[in-house]
Amino acid sequence: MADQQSSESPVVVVANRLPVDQVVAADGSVSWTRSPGGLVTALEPFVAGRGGAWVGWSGKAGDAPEPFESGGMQLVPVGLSDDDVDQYYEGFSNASLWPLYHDVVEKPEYHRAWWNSYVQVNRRFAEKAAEVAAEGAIVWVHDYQLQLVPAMLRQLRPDLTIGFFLHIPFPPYELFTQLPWRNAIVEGLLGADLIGFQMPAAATNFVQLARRLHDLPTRGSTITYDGRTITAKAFPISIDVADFESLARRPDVVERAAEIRRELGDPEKVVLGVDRLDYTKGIAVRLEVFLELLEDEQVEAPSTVFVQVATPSRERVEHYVTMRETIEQQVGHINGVFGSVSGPAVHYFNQSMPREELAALYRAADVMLVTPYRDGMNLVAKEYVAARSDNGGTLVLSEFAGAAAELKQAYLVNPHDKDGVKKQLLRALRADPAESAKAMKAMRRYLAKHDLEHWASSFFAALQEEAQ
Ligand SMILES: O=P(O)(O)OC[C@H]1O[C@H](O[C@H]2O[C@H](CO)[C@@H](O)[C@H](O)[C@H]2O)[C@H](O)[C@@H](O)[C@@H]1O
Ligand SMILES: O=c1ccn([C@@H]2O[C@H](COP(=O)(O)OP(=O)(O)O)[C@@H](O)[C@H]2O)c(=O)[nH]1
Repeated sequence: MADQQSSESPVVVVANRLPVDQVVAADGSVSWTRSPGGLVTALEPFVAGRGGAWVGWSGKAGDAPEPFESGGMQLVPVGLSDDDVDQYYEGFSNASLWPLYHDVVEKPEYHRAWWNSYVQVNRRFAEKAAEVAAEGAIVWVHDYQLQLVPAMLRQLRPDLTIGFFLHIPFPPYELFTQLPWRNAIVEGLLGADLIGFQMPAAATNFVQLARRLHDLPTRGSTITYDGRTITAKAFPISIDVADFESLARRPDVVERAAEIRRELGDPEKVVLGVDRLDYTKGIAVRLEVFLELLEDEQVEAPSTVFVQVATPSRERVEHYVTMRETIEQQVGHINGVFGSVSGPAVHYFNQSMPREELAALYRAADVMLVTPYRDGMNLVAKEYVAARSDNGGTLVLSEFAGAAAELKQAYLVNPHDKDGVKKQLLRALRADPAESAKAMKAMRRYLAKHDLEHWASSFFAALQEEAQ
């Protein structure tokens, strides 16, 4: 990764995180590793190769390192102090907005100091973006951490075309209006020319909010504000389907999938979950359901095993700490009762896995369990489908994940209804292979046409239209 002076970029992505994380070794040397999470997976191919810049945080508290070049992109770090990490990232972004926007699955906390930090940090991001954007550039701002950036950036650089995409759900009026700073957030977003959401219902929620809260004129998906017309529309995000499929077809990955099954003790059925360790993902529900099925003797261990990858995430936020304890207790209990010397019933990994290993796990799994209470999209569900070029495997998917609107042949579940999840999991485990191959084929056909390129280019085309 070569150091590079900031230069003016025609396309600028602004996101909380850079596509790489800074790692500082004991001897003080600095290196960078690819960040986990759906946003990075989704955007990196879009910016690379277009002479684009990516403004974001390095993932470590401290001063911002100098901009540098990596993978065809100019990476422009924004520094966050320990206090910023505490108040802007862990506080307002992940303990106020995250639970509020995810159906208040956990109770959001509202603190004025967190809000003040959110405003300051958003301003810092807006200033950095204003510095690196070329005259008339397109700037694409991402996600709930940066909702004030569009208006701040417009004030600094009225020549820019500004798009905003929200990767998480957008709540209805009745929930959103809890937020003490609701007006400022709406005004921040209205600085954009185009506001993208994962689902049409989220776009509708936003348009209604602009009308009811701010008394703005709206028509269909457009809002008139400050002499401009702003469009709010759905652009469901996807993955690089061809790339993920070819990874999962690689002989070493296919061999690794077979090896995983051997290492699991050659079970008849492998059930898999892959998530950030987040309370929105419904990991505890899966474990409860699996336990009940073992207790009812409807499944047996170790002929059926459950593998759960739970990647560490936001580890200092209180709700995440307590949730991890609960889940680890559940795993311990299930394995204590139903494990044997030949192996546990639940294989639990609190670690981040490389893409190759995930692809092999997807190919090794008979049933993929994706049960969030609420999720913007859920790229894991799409990766599972992309990985199954053998048309094998079945997908159990929460109806509250954005992906459910697209992967219609999945076994859809309401994660609040444990009996319903049990029933669907059993159906998936006992599915007729010809029927599940038919469902998998249909989902794969859909996904082939609705990939990452489709998402990025349709957002980009709509944004360019706004610019004219
Ligand atoms: O950056 P972190 O705090 O470690 O969190 C990781 C990312 O999580 C969220 O992902 C969302 O975006 C995905 C892609 O659009 C979507 O599939 C998923 O449903 C969302 O939850 C978050 O929105 C990102 O900003 C974080 O970087
Ligand atoms: O150990 C892990 C777990 C997950 N992921 C990736 O993280 C992304 C998770 O995206 P998703 O939309 O499912 O959820 P998010 O974490 O963004 O809420 C997917 O691309 C996964 O392949 C990963 O690289 N390693």
